[in-house]
Amino acid sequence: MALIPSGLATSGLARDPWFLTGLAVRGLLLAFLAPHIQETWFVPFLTGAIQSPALDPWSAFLAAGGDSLSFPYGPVMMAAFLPLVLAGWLVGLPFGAEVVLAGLGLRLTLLAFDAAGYLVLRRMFPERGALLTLGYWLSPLVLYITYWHGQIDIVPVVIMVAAFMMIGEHRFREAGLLLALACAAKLSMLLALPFLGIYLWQNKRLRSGFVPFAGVFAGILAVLGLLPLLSSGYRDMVMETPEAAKLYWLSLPQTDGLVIYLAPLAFALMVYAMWRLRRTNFSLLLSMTGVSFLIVVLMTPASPGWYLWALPFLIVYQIGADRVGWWLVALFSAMVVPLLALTASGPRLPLLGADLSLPHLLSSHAHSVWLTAVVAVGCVLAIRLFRNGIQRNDYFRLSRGPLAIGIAGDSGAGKDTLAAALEGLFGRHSVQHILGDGYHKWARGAPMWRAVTHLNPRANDLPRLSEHVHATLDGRDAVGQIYDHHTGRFSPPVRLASNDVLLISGLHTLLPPALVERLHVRIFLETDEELRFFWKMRRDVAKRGHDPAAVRAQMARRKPDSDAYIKPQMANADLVFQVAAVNPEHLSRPKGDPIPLKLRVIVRDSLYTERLTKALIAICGVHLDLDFPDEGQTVDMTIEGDVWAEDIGLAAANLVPHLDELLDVQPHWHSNMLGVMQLIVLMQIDENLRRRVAK
Ligand SMILES: Nc1ncnc2c1ncn2[C@@H]1O[C@H](COP(=O)(O)OP(=O)(O)OP(=O)(O)O)[C@@H](O)[C@H]1O
Ligand SMILES: O=C(CO)[C@H](O)[C@H](O)COP(=O)(O)O
Repeated sequence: MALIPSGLATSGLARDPWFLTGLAVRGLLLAFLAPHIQETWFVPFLTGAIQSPALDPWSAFLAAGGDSLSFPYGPVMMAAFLPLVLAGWLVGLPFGAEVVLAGLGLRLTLLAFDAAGYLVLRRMFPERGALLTLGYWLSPLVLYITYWHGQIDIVPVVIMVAAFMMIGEHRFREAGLLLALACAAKLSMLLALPFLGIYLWQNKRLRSGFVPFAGVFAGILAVLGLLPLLSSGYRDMVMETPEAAKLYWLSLPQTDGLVIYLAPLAFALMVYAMWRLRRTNFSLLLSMTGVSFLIVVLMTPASPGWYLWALPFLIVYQIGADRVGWWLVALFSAMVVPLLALTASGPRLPLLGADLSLPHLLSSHAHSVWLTAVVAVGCVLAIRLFRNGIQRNDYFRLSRGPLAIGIAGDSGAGKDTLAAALEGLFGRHSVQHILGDGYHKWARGAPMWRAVTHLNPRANDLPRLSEHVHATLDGRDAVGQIYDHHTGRFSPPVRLASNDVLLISGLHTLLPPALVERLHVRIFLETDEELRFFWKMRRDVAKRGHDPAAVRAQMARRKPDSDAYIKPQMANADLVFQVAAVNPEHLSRPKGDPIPLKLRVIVRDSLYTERLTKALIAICGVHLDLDFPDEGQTVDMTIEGDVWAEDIGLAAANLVPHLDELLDVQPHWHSNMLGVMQLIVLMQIDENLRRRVAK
């Protein structure tokens, strides 16, 4: 069926005993059990629609004396069930077994959606296939609700989960379509909408997906959700059901007969919490949606089907949780089944003519105690889900403030080139780049430049630079200025808005302690002097309009300050990059010819170098020399070779797969040494953030 995602590794399932067990149990249940609610409500409505086809099946059903409680679902639910119910009806007709086989068709549809749900989850978490088989495919709650009690909520729930999968795959239109279909199947799925909307809106890297998602969602729902409202039968059967009123069941009495509805209030607070988190990752989106569904279920006299709404999110938590988390979800499922089974209707066993509905064995007091225990475990789960989501999100410090990366080095060392390459990874929309040149104290030609060079810290307003970095890191805007290298003057004041990633590049970025201590990653470029001279000369003459002799003289004059103020910053760096020409003779090649580069990287006290070197050799095919100058504390690597941008992207996907939440939807990877530098900076970000969180 259409919902089953293509490209799934399903081949192993045919030999998986747990999967086959789950399938066999389902097969037996659906073949031999005929749940009461299906026989009393769903099958009569669907077969009625088959026998007397009408544009408005709800009104037609009521006019024919049907029970208004029969099918409180929208057109998508009908469309989902009709093909197999119709097939069963037609096959059974010659034998007088049309109603029985229509019921079987309904249950086969449930099986198809149930299996699709399992496959969707496997596609979302491919590395957790075995756990999903235990957590989802063998879940007593799924089996009880869908095949014993016979509720059909699995259909909208699976379509909704598929919408989440599409969001995770950045297929925003498809996500909008699926969520609209889920809502048109069962309106309660609308509860997921605010979380998906906020997630897309708050993440700048995904914001471009907001409009396609919302547009398709609104368009499809307008047609499928609003058109049926013209039918009075639909309004009676779907919109004004006693089910919907359950949302308002728990309330706080006020004066004059007014009440405060607690479940909607709690839900609204969850939406607000999601909004306040500023930036969320996919894992947190799933947690927050799951907690919200769970709250609604726990704060209402929920029908059995409602428990399915929260279940996929609980299972997602379960497969990633520790032992306690795993067993808590299992305990919750196991406790809910008897709670529901002792009150809700069950199935008939037509072969033996037996009714398997369980009698009300418990006194209402005992039942209430059991319900309280279920709510207690549910609350613990909601708290754990929330905490777990926040912690995973907080790993990147995404919700607390921007990620700050500082780059220092001499003029022409390649700071802005590296900053631009990093901006290409995170996406322009997520980056604020603060350039140190904007903090020179004087414009070109000012008399003070005869006394000091630009490399002297006193010639730069470093306290102001630090202040601006502090402000933007704390989420406040700053007002700075840009140094125009053509005119030698400063721009009018410009707003430096806080953003998800702050790149600070300049001659003195790693000098002021107040600035250095706020940086998450510190990089120093110690470009080979010959290459730096070559780069600077080429750029200053071609792009900045300087005279070659003046550039040469300026570099010679700055040398003492470079030694005194620039090079010492290396001591504050996590990473030192030293780029050089593979062959210095290439520097005298004709203009424009690419110059093969080699990269020396000095990394201090890092845990990732072994994984990095393996990936660089195996995936990128570089030549690599390693040295450990101080018994392992520092790693000194020299890397040479041609590297494709695609291979850098592949290596990053292997080495820091979870960092993709920090990167642009389509990050721009560079080839050769600039690409290798991008990769190493990402690994350093990963390591430094891990260590900060661990503290
Ligand atoms: N990794 C690299 N690969 C190829 N060319 C580079 C690289 N880094 C820098 N360059 C070249 O060197 C020139 C100077 O680099 P860039 O402007 O980034 O240096 P900078 O350190 O920001 O200099 P300044 O502080 O003077 O502004 C660039 O115009 C570019 O041509
Ligand atoms: O060194 C620099 C870059 O980091 C200075 O910004 C630059 O040299 C400014 O002076 P001028 O425009 O007169 O060359």
